[in-house]
Amino acid sequence: QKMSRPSARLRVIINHLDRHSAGIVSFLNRKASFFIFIFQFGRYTLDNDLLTPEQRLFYEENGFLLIRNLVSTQDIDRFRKEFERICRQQIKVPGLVVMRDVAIAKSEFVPDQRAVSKVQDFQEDPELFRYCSLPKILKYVECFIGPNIMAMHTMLINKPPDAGKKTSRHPMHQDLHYFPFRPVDRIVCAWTAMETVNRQNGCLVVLPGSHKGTLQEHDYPEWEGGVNKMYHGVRDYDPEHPRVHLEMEKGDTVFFHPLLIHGSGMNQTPGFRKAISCHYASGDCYYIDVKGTTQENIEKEVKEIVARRHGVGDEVTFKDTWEIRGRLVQGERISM
Ligand SMILES: CCCC(=O)SCCNC(=O)CCNC(=O)[C@H](O)C(C)(C)COP(=O)(O)OP(=O)(O)OC[C@H]1O[C@@H](n2cnc3c(N)ncnc32)[C@H](O)[C@@H]1OP(=O)(O)O
Ligand SMILES: Nc1ncnc2c1ncn2[C@@H]1O[C@H](COP(=O)(O)OP(=O)(O)OP(=O)(O)O)[C@@H](O)[C@H]1O
Ligand SMILES: O=C(O)CCC(=O)C(=O)O
Ligand SMILES: [Fe+2]
Ligand SMILES: [Mg+2]
Repeated sequence: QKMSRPSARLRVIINHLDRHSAGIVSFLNRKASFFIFIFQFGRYTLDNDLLTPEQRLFYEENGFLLIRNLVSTQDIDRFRKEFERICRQQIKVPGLVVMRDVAIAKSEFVPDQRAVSKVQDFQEDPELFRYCSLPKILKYVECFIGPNIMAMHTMLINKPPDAGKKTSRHPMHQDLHYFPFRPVDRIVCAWTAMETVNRQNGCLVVLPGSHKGTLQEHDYPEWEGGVNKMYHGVRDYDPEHPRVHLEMEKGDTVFFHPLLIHGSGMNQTPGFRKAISCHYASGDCYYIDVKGTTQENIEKEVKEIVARRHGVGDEVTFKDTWEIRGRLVQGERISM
């Protein structure tokens, strides 16, 4: 996979040194040696004119970058209206997966309640899919994965008020677990808060720097109150690892690496906590066979759901499910 050559990287660093010497000096003074700095610069980010050296270094070191106030209130209000039309079944979107919280889906007492905890795969809804093509978002995405951009996975998450069993939590996980494509550093998620998200309503929680590790084994957490379908978690992550709660305001957007360990807490408020997200991959990524890897368990579950929903058998592969959903949003679709 193309990465900037050391000489090119060095040139950029020198340019940046000229332009931003104050910032560079301040973080050089902090701790990292200059050589470590040069070595790591450019593994997770690409040369670009948008990110400041500080922002690049932050992503390199932490595996995420939070950009405040990126998506406009007008856009978010439109996404919200479209989501409500979907909930009210005023429109039907081909391929859309509508998910209810397990506490509601499995309850005998409220069979009629249709509270939607998430819609997934909205690539055929032009209004929601506008999110994935917003130039403001793509400009940042390009810094991480380059100019050929595929929108691979789309979600609008409507974390419900917890029904009392803590099922509104999302266990700590790495998104790469779900993806049979590589290379890992040419995948990035954009996640935008559609309203204030904080610890009360279940903001994202991340383990900074965990993107430098490898893909961990994932499975269902052993939670008494139950766990949502496909919400696998990392089996044992270091409980001593620092955790950061990403409290965000409407329109704030976090970009994060697919190996970053993250999750979200219980929603202890009466409101539905909304966020919209898209996972992007470079158009020159390639598919892998997950047979014999830790991803075999999710492949099996995905194939079972596809089989039940579409009445097909083994002829539809894990790769097919991604190839069908992926949409080019910029540049060229080369090998995806
Ligand atoms: C980077 C990516 C990270 C991630 O994507 S993490 C999360 C991944 N999650 C997903 O992909 C969402 C998957 N969900 C779905 O596909 C659907 O919601 C799901 C679970 C198949 C249910 O959809 P439908 O078939 O339309 O629903 P249904 O009411 O007919 O129920 C069928 C059976 O499923 C059960 N169910 C529904 N929602 C559930 C939930 N949230 N958790 C656990 N089980 C659930 C439901 O009880 C029913 O089971 P049974 O057949 O009665 O035993
Ligand atoms: N079927 C549904 N499942 C899940 N959430 C839904 C559904 N229909 C609407 N919502 C969302 O649930 C929340 C409460 O719905 P309600 O109809 O009370 O909206 P509202 O009162 O107009 O909005 P707000 O709660 O922001 O004042 C809203 O955030 C709405 O987007
Ligand atoms: O919005 C959230 O709670 C996090 C969702 C998430 O990480 C995911 O679906 O992969
Ligand atoms: Fe995730
Ligand atoms: Mg209301």
